[in-house]
Amino acid sequence: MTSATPLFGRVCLLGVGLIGGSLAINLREKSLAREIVGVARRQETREQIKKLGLADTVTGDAAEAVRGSDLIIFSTPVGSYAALGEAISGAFKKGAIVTDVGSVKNAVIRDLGPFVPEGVHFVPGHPIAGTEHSGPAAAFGELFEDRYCILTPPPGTDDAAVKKVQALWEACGSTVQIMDAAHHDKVLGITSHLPHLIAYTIVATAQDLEEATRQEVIRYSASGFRDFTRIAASDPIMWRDIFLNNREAVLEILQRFTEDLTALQRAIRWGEGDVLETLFTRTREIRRGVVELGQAGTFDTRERKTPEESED
Ligand SMILES: NC(=O)c1ccc[n+]([C@@H]2O[C@H](COP(=O)([O-])OP(=O)(O)OC[C@H]3O[C@@H](n4cnc5c(N)ncnc54)[C@H](O)[C@@H]3O)[C@@H](O)[C@H]2O)c1
Ligand SMILES: O=C(O)C(=O)C[C@]1(C(=O)O)C=C[C@@H](O)C=C1
Repeated sequence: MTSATPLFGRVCLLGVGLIGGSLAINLREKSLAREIVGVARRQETREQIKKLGLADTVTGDAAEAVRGSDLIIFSTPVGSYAALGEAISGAFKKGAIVTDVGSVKNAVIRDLGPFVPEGVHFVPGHPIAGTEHSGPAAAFGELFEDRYCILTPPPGTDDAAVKKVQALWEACGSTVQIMDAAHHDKVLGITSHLPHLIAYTIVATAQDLEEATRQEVIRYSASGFRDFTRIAASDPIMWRDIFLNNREAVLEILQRFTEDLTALQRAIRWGEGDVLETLFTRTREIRRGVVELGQAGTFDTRERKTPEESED
């Protein structure tokens, strides 16, 4: 989308890593913002953001960046939202829109909602797109293309504000779905959070094996294990915060998963091949559904140069 009048005036990105940086590229390339101001705590990251051209100005002072901004996007790990929200609560411009990209939604509304004053619109969001890389150098413009983005506006949120945030994601190439925050957390608990927990566990279990075996695990890494290592390389702080902030949904789904795993264990022990075959046939259908929906494509991270990971 290119237009004479950008969708937003000044946009403030709190955190300019994989997601914030990829949004910045879209804001710039599609002329969606008049001005982009980025926030990072470390001088080294601020310089990197400037060098990559991800913002017009970069500062370490979040309140200063928020002052005068029309759209404020939280794109830091969700565990940092409450402290950041408190630090900027007095700086919002009347009529501004606050949104985010966090992977959990109930806790975001709980932590950030109290700091959003009357007359400022709060539209929480979550792009279902990502990679295992993090930091400004990991950002790329196509990240959100043909992906879903879920918005979870609390009841009573200004409709015009929701539509503006929706227009932003649509301009990035995403399909927007509006959903209740609790429902979002349950769905993502199974589709994203549990798979990450399983990947972290499998890779850690392999690492705990004897040194000689471990070398074999890495050397003969079959594609199944290799895919898990990619997921298990995801940012530790981001994922710590996701599990701590989607506790109930993750524990509930983990309980179900554990029961199902025990049933499979039993089928293997008692040689119940029909049980295994029936289950594997059913899951193959799920994969077909994902492919048909156009959601199977992963960015081939082997083709992408591993960016230098950085802290802010
Ligand atoms: N990585 C993914 O696959 C993915 C996908 C969808 C949503 N998300 C969500 O997006 C958010 C950002 O994830 P990301 O992958 O872009 O992470 P990232 O690590 O690439 O970027 C986050 C940036 O915020 C900085 N930061 C952390 N705390 C800060 C603070 N208090 N003040 C200022 N900056 C701070 C970090 O140093 C980093 O530069 C998270 O909430 C995550 O749950 C991630
Ligand atoms: O593709 C990946 O590497 C991801 O893990 C992306 C992924 C996911 O699909 O689980 C991770 C976290 C999000 O909040 C959204 C997307």
